[in-house]
Amino acid sequence: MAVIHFRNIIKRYGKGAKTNQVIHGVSAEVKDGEFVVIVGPSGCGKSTLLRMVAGLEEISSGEISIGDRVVNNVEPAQRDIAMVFQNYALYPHMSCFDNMAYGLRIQGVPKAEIRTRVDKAAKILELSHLLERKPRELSGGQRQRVAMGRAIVREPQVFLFDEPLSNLDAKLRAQTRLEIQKLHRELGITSLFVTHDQVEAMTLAQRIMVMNAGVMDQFGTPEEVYNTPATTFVASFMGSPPMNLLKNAPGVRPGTILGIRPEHLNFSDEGWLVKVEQVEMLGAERLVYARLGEEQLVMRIDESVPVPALGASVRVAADENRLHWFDAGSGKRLADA
Ligand SMILES: Nc1ncnc2c1ncn2[C@@H]1O[C@H](COP(=O)(O)OP(=O)(O)OP(=O)(O)O)[C@@H](O)[C@H]1O
Repeated sequence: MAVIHFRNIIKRYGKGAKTNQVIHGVSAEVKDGEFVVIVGPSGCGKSTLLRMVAGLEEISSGEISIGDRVVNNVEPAQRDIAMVFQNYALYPHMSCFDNMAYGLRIQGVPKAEIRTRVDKAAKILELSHLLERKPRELSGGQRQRVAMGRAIVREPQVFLFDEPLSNLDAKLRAQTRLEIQKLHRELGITSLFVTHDQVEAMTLAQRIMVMNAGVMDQFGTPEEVYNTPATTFVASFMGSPPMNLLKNAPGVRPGTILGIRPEHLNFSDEGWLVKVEQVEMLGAERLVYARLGEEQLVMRIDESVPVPALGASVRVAADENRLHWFDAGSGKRLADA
């Protein structure tokens, strides 16, 4: 296990006039044994950040350390990390056992110890009955578990996960998410997990690093990121449907943006007069889309609350304790009153 330290990390791709800076000075400390999810939209630099920890990408400036060792110039194989990829990267002609054992054989680990370590990992991942099968004889979820098994047997200081669930269907994704959580509880190995899926980030992370165009907008617990987003970007990226961000609503001063989560708006005798434009059924709740002048509001309404007819004019009010204020220019959160 180990602390991972990012010190003012900058990454540029290309040379001379074609230089493209994609990471703009990220500093953060991942605690020993912590599970951190790096999240953000496509192209924000999250894989680049992970690949720099792995040693698969050079660091243009700044320092990354794992434990008490700066690893900028350490070969990937010497970094004591194990990485799990989106596409599993299993050897098709080898059994699951051999896939998991391969790295240990190369390291010259004695045969009996390989057996013990693979059996232990297979037990944790519920793969014991599948060890003699080839990858093609397994489901996607099972293949991903073998890929995780291969990482576990190496007993690394750090696990790196690069979108490992994105090839799985929704049900398997949810199940594998639970397995990864269990794995982390049992092994307690410092983990960095990259995803573009905010639900995955919220459910898996002890802390979430939200990346926005190469900048770390926020690094906090799921509760902090959801309840006190540091920027309008975090506010709209985390949560589905996203937070309402209003510039042109009564009570919003010029130069500021008012953020309200859909679940913090309710029908009320007082409040803004809006026109109901659309209603979406989600089972236990409904999403109501309503027009407020130039703005559209989305509300998340419990199924027990009667929903007005389409086109109806109704009044809605926000929970006053759950308002978020941002600077319209920088997008940054204004000090909470
Ligand atoms: N080898 C490369 N050469 C040049 N530019 C690159 C290279 N790899 C990535 N980039 C650029 O760096 C930026 C960040 O890419 P990165 O893959 O880290 O993003 P990401 O957030 O992981 O996105 P995705 O979810 O799509 O993988 C992108 O603009 C990308 O085009």
